[in-house]
Amino acid sequence: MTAIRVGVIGAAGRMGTEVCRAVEAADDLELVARVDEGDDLADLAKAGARVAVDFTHPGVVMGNLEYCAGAGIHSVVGTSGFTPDRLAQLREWLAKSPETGILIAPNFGIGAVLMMRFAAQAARFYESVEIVELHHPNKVDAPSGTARRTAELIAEAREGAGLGEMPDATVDDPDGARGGKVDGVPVHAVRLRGLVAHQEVLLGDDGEMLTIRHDSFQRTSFMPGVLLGVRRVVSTPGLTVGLEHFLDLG
Ligand SMILES: NC(=O)C1=CN([C@@H]2O[C@H](COP(=O)(O)OP(=O)(O)OC[C@H]3O[C@@H](n4cnc5c(N)ncnc54)[C@H](OP(=O)(O)O)[C@@H]3O)[C@@H](O)[C@H]2O)C=CC1
Ligand SMILES: O=C(O)C1=N[C@H](C(=O)O)C[C@H](O)C1
Repeated sequence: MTAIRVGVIGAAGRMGTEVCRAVEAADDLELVARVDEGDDLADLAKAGARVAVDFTHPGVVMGNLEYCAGAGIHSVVGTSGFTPDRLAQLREWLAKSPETGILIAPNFGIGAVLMMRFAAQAARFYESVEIVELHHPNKVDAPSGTARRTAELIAEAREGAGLGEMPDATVDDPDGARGGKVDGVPVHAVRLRGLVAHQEVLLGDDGEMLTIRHDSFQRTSFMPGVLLGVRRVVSTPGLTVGLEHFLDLG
């Protein structure tokens, strides 16, 4: 068996450090490059990387992916900040490199993927739904990519079920206490020392509430998903959005 040669972009970061450790511990993978800010992306090709794993920053990830797609290096991406326009741009780059694959995963935690799936399943049965995402205080963006994706899925499910706007009699909210709205779904972002990555989806209707909650207490929780992505992206050309496409969820 030939090991898959992997380069990590953002290797010195919180996630990058953990990914390097996980790749080094896997018998079927070989860590061949660590790329950090100021390094040359061409180091990836020089090292013969077949897959690049990106955990950097929304402001730099597109440049990294343009390079990788152009060099025929598959990418596994955890970095947040992917809008529909950005996804369209990736499809354009991949059209010129049709054998290359990119996986964009808003969350690599298997439990988080299930939480999103369960929230979408439940959404059509409830009049009201709100998302509370809770993260460490060094997180650069809000709301989280996971919360955005969850809100999108919930909005799709509500539309499919013919549900309209949620009831909310608030007319006076000068401090934004009702949170932000993503696709019509209220999202509340908490940043707190001691937290890693957590999310609750609250679904309410007459006389009842369903709470769906996921907690990543350690970044190791993302590693099985990242390694699965690396193993699968090499045989999945084109753009894949969401780790669920590489999981058999039944
Ligand atoms: N999908 C998922 O499951 C998860 C996604 N994330 C996402 O991953 C991203 C990174 O998170 P996290 O690891 O906590 O952040 P960190 O800030 O700890 O890590 C980012 C790293 O990228 C480096 N970096 C910045 N610019 C470049 C560049 N141009 N080339 C190479 N490296 C660069 C930073 O260096 P420097 O500090 O010197 O700027 C830093 O070391 C975020 O978008 C976060 O939301 C996080 C956890 C799970
Ligand atoms: O920055 C983080 O930490 C995380 N970012 C991702 C997101 O924005 O959803 C995934 C997870 O929540 C951890």
